[in-house]
Amino acid sequence: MPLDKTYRLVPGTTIFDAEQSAKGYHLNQFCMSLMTAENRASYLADERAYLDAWPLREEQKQALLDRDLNAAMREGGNIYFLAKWGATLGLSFQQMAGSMTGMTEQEYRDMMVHGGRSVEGNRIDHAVLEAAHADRTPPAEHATVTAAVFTSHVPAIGAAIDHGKTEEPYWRPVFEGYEYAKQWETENLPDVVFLVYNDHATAFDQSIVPTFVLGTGAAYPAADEGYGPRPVPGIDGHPELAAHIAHSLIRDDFDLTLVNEMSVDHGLTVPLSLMFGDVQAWPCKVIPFHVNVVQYPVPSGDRCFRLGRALRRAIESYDRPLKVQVWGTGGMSHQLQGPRAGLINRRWDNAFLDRLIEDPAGLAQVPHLEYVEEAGSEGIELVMWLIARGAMADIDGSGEIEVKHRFYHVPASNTAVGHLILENHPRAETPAEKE
Ligand SMILES: O=C(O)c1ccc(O)c(O)c1
Repeated sequence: MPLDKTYRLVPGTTIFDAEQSAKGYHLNQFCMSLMTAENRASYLADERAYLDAWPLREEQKQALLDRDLNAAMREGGNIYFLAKWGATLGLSFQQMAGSMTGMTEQEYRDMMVHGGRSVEGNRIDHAVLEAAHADRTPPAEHATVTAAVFTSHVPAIGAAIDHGKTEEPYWRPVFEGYEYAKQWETENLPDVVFLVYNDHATAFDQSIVPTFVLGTGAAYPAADEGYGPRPVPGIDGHPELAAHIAHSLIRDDFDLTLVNEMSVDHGLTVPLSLMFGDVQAWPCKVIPFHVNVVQYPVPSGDRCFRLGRALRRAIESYDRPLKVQVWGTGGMSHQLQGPRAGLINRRWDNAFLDRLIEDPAGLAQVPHLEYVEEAGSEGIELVMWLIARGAMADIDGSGEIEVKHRFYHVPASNTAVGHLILENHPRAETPAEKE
């Protein structure tokens, strides 16, 4: 058992973590469907038929048909979701909780009236806990961060690809800057890309404004941003690695929003097209990571940089030999609004690239105001590049980086295009250490 999941040793208790959540996703979503009177009526009219319309495992369906909440919890159900199902059957929380204890309803009620279950005799077996603490052997194999890729994600670039304009004089110099990248990717194909981007009022509108969103789902369709969805392949996620990263980052005090279902906009699909070209299927899995840079306050460069460091530890503690690239996208200088629209600052952008390579910790101290003043209101997207940079081996001293490619061009639509590939060359085969 991983040391940081010792909560599994608490007897008679199922902790609902990202792993359980993935296991019980459809079961819990089925429960949510019972929040309308109409659906409750059709469930009660024919439970089996209603359950069969959901992509549930047979064990999950049987648990509900047997009214066996312990089995439903083992199958990934969570009590607050299952309570919607219980309410549909007319059960109270007390009846539901009692049904899991092996007691009759009356016995359970009497126990509660007499002060509830005692913690005595219901604690962790401390010999087992100590054995878990003593066993600190690092995993025999682990995932590695092989490289960081940085690129703008201008939607007009996607439109130029989709409408066959890449050879036009306006676009040719932009796409030439990515020829190296496509070749490099064929030679250095990762298993997973952890893709840092910002959603542009697509999956997240003003009803919810999360700062950091980690995609823990299995698949993400390309969004319709008003011009129809881009004709690109669907994106496959990596739920297991994403769940591990969620666990590690939240334990490192980065409060993430976990999203299992969302569409992804140009912020994510344009970098994929630039790096992999016009393909029938993306050649690897993608874990989307959205950063709010639309509504202030947005996270600081320093917070992003520290998140990148924590991300590296998270990836390198995953016990499968996966090659993972971390991509930072958005930028470079651009302003899409107001009388200052069209602002481009070549000097500042190139100094940003220099410092990103040579002095990322110093660059992380640059305040928001400087991004907005020097790189335009949408230039703030560049804070996201610091997440990818923070995940590199030179930051924690475990290795070195190599600049494989650097490119800068003005303009693509309203934007300065920047692109950088940094390879990771760790010194040892051991995972990145916890600080
Ligand atoms: O330059 C542009 O047209 C443009 C539009 C939308 C974006 O999100 C962006 O980064 C650039």
